[in-house]
Amino acid sequence: MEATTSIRATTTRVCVMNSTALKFKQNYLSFRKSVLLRSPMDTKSISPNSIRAQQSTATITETDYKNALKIKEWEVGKFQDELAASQGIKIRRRPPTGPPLNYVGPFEFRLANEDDNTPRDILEEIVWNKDKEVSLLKERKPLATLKKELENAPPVRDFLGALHKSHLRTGLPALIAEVKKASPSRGVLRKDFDPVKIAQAYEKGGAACLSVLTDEKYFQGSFENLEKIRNAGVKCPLLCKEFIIDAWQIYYARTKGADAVLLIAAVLPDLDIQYMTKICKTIGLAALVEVHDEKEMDRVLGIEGIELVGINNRNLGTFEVDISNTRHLLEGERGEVIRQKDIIVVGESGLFTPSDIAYVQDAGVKAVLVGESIVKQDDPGKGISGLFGKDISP
Ligand SMILES: O=C(O)c1ccccc1NCC(=O)[C@H](O)[C@H](O)COP(=O)(O)O
Repeated sequence: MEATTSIRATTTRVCVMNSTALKFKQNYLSFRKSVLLRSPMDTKSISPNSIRAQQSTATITETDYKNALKIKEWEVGKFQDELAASQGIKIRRRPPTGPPLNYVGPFEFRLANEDDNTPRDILEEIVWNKDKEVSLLKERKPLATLKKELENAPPVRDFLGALHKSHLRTGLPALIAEVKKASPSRGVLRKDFDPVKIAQAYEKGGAACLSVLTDEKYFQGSFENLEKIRNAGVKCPLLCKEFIIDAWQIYYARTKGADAVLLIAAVLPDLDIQYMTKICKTIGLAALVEVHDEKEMDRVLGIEGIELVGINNRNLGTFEVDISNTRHLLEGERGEVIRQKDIIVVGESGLFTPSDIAYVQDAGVKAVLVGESIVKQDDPGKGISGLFGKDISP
């Protein structure tokens, strides 16, 4: 009962905060509509009125349009960070910079934070890097082009269905086996890395689904790996393990053969999770929404339509791993809400032994996401038997 109250109290607090954040939310939405959903090159569609207000002459040049666009983009960034911070999200979308030249916006924004613009932790560094990467990719391939490519994407497979089926078959948590060459916390995990061979070994060893890291800079992964695994005829549905900050990436993942994507609550505000989950449903993808602490779990449980929640035992900022995190977040009323909503919970990271698997299963997970302990084995398929303490191959 106490826990119910605590969850309700959290929700109420969030609502109260939201009334303050409402202004941001409305502005954010209207900016999204007016700027973000347009191609960055489409400068002609900015209302000349907004520019007139900022200049004394009536002549509007191409440069004026571009400057106005820069200002709006900068303001959107500020709104995004403010909104995220109001939900307890520490990760900022990009490094803090002062406002563009000649900025005449709200006073509080003119006092832009010129503070230290080194990332606060590795997750923030990854996000800042991803933001640059995605901007470039979007310029090369705008959303409209990408959406057309969806028609040629391989058919989507049922990620959730595969987890259910495997759990019923083995009576153990279904395995999402990760194709992971390296990581910021562990460096290179496997030198002779052949993504297709590893994926095939996982499938043979009884994995229900696979997770394929696509980030190049920090994990030495790639979309090419995802595509290769898909084209090699591996039947396990594929999770695109990426740091998603923009809906564009979801469509991109689908064109490369993904059946599911990862949405990280430490990075994405509620509104983004809601919006991105809807996009996933529209194009048939499953969304694995990842949380690490109580606050993130409560936020995610408050969002309609979430079917798959991952509890990461690794703190992505500090790399600390503690598998009791899974148990902790499933205790009491949170676990009750999860059962009522019929959400599948995935225990993620730091799982090495049959007793680790038993521990998280006992805590209530129906699936586990495992990388390091199996990818490092000579035969990653046999590594699965070692992890579960028995052969779970189909
Ligand atoms: O693994 C990292 O070092 C890492 C660092 C920063 C952000 C994410 C990171 N990993 C993503 C994951 O959570 C894991 O790849 C996944 O859960 C599997 O974990 P493990 O079984 O411990 O390899």
